[in-house]
Amino acid sequence: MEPGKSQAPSPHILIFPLPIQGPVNAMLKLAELCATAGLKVTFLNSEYNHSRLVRFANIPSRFDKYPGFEFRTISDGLPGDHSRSGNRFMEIFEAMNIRTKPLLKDMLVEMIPPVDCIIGDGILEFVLDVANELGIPIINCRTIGACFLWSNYSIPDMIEAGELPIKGSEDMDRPITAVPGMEKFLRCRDLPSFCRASNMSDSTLLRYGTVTRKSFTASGVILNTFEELEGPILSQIRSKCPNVYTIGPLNEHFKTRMSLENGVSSQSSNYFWEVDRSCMSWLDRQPNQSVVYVSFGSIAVMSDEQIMEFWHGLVNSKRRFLWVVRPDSVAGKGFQGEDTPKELVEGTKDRGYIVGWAAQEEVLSHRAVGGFLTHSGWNSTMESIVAGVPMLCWPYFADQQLNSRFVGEVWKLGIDMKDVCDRKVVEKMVNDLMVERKDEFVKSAAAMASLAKDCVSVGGPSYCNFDRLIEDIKTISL
Ligand SMILES: O=c1ccn([C@@H]2O[C@H](COP(=O)(O)OP(=O)(O)O[C@H]3OC[C@@H](O)[C@H](O)[C@H]3O)[C@@H](O)[C@H]2O)c(=O)[nH]1
Repeated sequence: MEPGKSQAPSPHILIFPLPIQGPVNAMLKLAELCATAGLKVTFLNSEYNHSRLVRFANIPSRFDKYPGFEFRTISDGLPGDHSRSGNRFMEIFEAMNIRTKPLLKDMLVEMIPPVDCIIGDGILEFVLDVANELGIPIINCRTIGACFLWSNYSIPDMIEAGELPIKGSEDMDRPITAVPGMEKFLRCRDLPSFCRASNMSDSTLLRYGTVTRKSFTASGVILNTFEELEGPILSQIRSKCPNVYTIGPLNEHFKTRMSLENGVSSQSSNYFWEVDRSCMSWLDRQPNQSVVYVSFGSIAVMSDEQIMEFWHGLVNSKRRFLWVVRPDSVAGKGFQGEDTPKELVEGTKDRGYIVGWAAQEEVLSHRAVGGFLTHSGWNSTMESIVAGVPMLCWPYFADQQLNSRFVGEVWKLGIDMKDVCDRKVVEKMVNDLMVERKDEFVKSAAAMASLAKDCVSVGGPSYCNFDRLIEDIKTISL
């Protein structure tokens, strides 16, 4: 520090994720990394989620060690008893556009000290608008894959090329050629679920297209991915948005920097539900790589029929399984009623373990876990890649249909079981993953896991991109 020159105060950044488990989990890790890099961080939660994080994630006390780190809350515009999951999930966008936007503007105008830079979830268009209206620099963050981001950017091109709309179930295997970089393997059924809309004026479809193109006008875009995984698609994105910071896998990047910072590697667990840790001691009693871990994320809601097909398939596969069934994830009369077929109860007693919520990152890195039956949410996909665990993918909605295609067809890290929910298929594919094709998947998963770890190790591309991000924030905050 030059003598007599005063230390520039730490830039004050506001971080605002889409208020759901996946993005909040990823962007709270990013917030803690920014705090360790000396930035003053304000993390903006929805009132609905903040109360859950206070109950289940030791917030805010876990962040007291960071000078100036504070949590603020804001309404997401939905009533307290709104499920915010399943087919009602999308209602959050309209509610936030109408009610959260003015609240955010008022909050930023009154904030002391003022915010020097916003890191906003790029799917929240109103955050970019408010930042531009107030003249505050903004960097967008997307906690989804580059593949999904680029497919969204290409929606207007697919419509113009007449490749959308999709004309019913017989049209689902038609190739899509209007997404550069995906011509060789993309089919209608692999497109994000909202592309299955029949009319092209569908607001969700058009919004994802326009919002994505607009999000590229921010000072930069932060992505929870890494060059080795999505290099070809990232170069497509960089042709439209030059300043991309790939800093993923965030969960592994977080562990690397925390172990450098504190000498111990730690995980940051930002759960919205109470974690049932009893499954860890159950895992300790299972042979290596013998368990299929089953979880469909924080939003998916399944019908009784779907739950039964998976349950029969898992039990009939004769594999051990650890299954997360979120309290609010079964639409019908619920789970494990007294009329549950005897063979399911017996089969589960012998080889299964069911919990309401698990410490997923710890479960995936447990020696007993040999496969992950997943909905292909991006955070789960990245966490499985880092842990080197092959995946059996059953996408539910949004980006998951595309993520599962990349897992199965491009990265060869597992099997894509989209659009099928049949106990015979579940049984066969679980055994393909865990027995018949185990060696090929374990080999490719191990190779990608080490590339992922290299990317976030000191001097790795994701590690350097994060350092560049911090320097750029310091520069634009001056
Ligand atoms: O039992 C569990 C299950 C899940 N989790 C955590 O919850 C998070 C789930 O995030 P995912 O991205 O996988 O899936 P979600 O469905 O919750 O996310 C949502 O936002 C990100 C998008 O990619 C997903 O498609 C979208 O659905 C993961 O970080 C996972 O580790 C637990 O901690 N415990």
